[in-house]
Amino acid sequence: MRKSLVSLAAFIAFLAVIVLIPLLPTPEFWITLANYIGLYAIVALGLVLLTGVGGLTSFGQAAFVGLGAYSTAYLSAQLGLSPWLGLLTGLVITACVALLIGVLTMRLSGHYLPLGTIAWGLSLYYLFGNLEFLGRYDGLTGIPSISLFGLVLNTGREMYFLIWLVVILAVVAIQNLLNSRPGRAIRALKGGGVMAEAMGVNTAWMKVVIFVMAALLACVSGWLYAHLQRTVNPTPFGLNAGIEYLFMAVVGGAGYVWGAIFGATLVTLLKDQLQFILPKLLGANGNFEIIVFGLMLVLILQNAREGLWSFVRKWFPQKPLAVAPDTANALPTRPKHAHGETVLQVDKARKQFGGLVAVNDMTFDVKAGEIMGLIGPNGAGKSTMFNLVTSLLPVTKGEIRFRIGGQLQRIDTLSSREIVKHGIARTFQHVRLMPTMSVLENVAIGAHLRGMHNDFTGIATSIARLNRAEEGALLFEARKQLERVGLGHMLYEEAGSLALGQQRILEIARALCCDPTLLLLDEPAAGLRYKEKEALADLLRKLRGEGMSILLVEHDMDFVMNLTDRLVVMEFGTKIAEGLPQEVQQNEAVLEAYLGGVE
Ligand SMILES: Nc1ncnc2c1ncn2[C@@H]1O[C@H](COP(=O)(O)OP(=O)(O)OP(=O)(O)O)[C@@H](O)[C@H]1O
Repeated sequence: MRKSLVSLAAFIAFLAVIVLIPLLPTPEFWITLANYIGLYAIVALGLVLLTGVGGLTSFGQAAFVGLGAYSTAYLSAQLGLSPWLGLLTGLVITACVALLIGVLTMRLSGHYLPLGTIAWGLSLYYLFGNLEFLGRYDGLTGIPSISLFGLVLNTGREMYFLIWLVVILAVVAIQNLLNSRPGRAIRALKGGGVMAEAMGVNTAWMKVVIFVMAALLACVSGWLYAHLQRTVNPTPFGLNAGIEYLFMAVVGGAGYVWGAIFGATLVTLLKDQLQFILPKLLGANGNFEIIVFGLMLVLILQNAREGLWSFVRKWFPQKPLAVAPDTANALPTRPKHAHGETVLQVDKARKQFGGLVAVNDMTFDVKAGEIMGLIGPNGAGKSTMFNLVTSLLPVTKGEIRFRIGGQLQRIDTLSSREIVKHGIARTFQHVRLMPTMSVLENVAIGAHLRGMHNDFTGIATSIARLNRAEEGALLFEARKQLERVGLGHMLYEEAGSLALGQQRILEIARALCCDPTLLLLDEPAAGLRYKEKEALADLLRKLRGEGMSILLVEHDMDFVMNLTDRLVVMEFGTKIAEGLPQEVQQNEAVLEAYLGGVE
């Protein structure tokens, strides 16, 4: 409670400063600086979402600022239409252009993506400068002021209120979004894409969504800029400006919403001072501040990769983003399969990596309500088999079927996102979780497909905070599953601070949040102490009792033999034995594989 009060007090103090600046007799020059800080902060906020949170680097945001500025400039100055119509048109044009560019470039990875953003940033810049009706490189002049509720925003001091209102609305919107079901999916994009897909997140779509949102914020900044300046030309929308926006976000702290405002403030004030001091100091005119900024960026990247806000935020108490309610409506669950019927059928599945046959025509099935063990020496192909069942890897040959709507249907043609929709959930051999997110939030990602809203309405309702019922139900479910696996006392710990064994258990809770009928567990007991293993075995027996089917890869033979109903044994990708645990234990091929033969 105290923590939230301190954060609230800090936010109110921030609002008070923002409101007081134009009301006090602040010099006009400072108002102008504050206006530019606000305009830059709006673009940098988009970059927090896109680059800091989503991990997608863009040098081309200035071009979207240009789209917003030119749309309204043309409509209001050339056609005499309302600036508000200019805003609407700018937003529609930007959304369409960003959607197109996003679909084309968001698939790029590594350094190809930043290169792609440079390419379209330059293209739009040259487009502004070459179109006759946009005034070529001279641009457009005579842009009218914005009228708001009959009030004409003629001066910088009047525009200040609108600019900073937009900044605050953008902060609230992004924070609301990040603390929601789609927000958790967005936060998983950077470094957790494979896991997010396996939990049902459409990562490609989420990337396009944050790209469009960042572009829309840039467009709004451009609209405000055009009506503040009353004239536009292509210069502020070029690559240099694109780099500067990214610089502000990185210096401030691209991972933090407040980092964008901090970065925009710091860079704008510093630039202003350096432009004044450096020419005097060096006795020559020139953009010397760029050299200082270059050095500053290198130092920050070396010493404070999280940006400077990461130091400031330590003064504020940290509270968990998502808090689970004590009670909420239970999420609907899917019916379990009838006991004993085949739920998974692996039919001559084969996986080749070049010349290596990692899975060699494997055939086996899993029945409803049984725990099936998949064992074998290191490198036998067990994890690869898991990856085939969950479509993390495509099969080279053969078929995999799952009971869907009462019928066994092929799933090897589906994506991992579609497979989890049908009720197959998994954990990973090498844990895949978001280390800086809380245990609760990590587990809530598992319930991604159980939200009330689709990917489109989910974003809108989250931004407007109309998702309270959905959030309550999802977080309550995550809490319930964490309590079920024995991690109920660690809801708000950072997932990365847990011991490895606990992280594996967290993954089980996350998989249970998917409401599966088949659970695939890859070495769940690794790293657990004896008592913890016993508790895990009890939990898995309980799940089996409830009708869950479980396929388990595990090296701990005591654990496997005491728990499983049947076993499949692999060696060099091939099935060498199948049967009851007692039978398999006596099987000569198995003893040979594990012990190199016994007397
Ligand atoms: N992506 C890949 N590319 C090339 N080879 C791979 C790939 N993934 C796995 N392999 C190879 O396939 C074989 C089977 O690996 P896999 O990880 O499935 O075995 P495993 O039975 O799970 O082993 P462990 O018990 O040690 O985890 C190994 O020889 C491994 O090196």
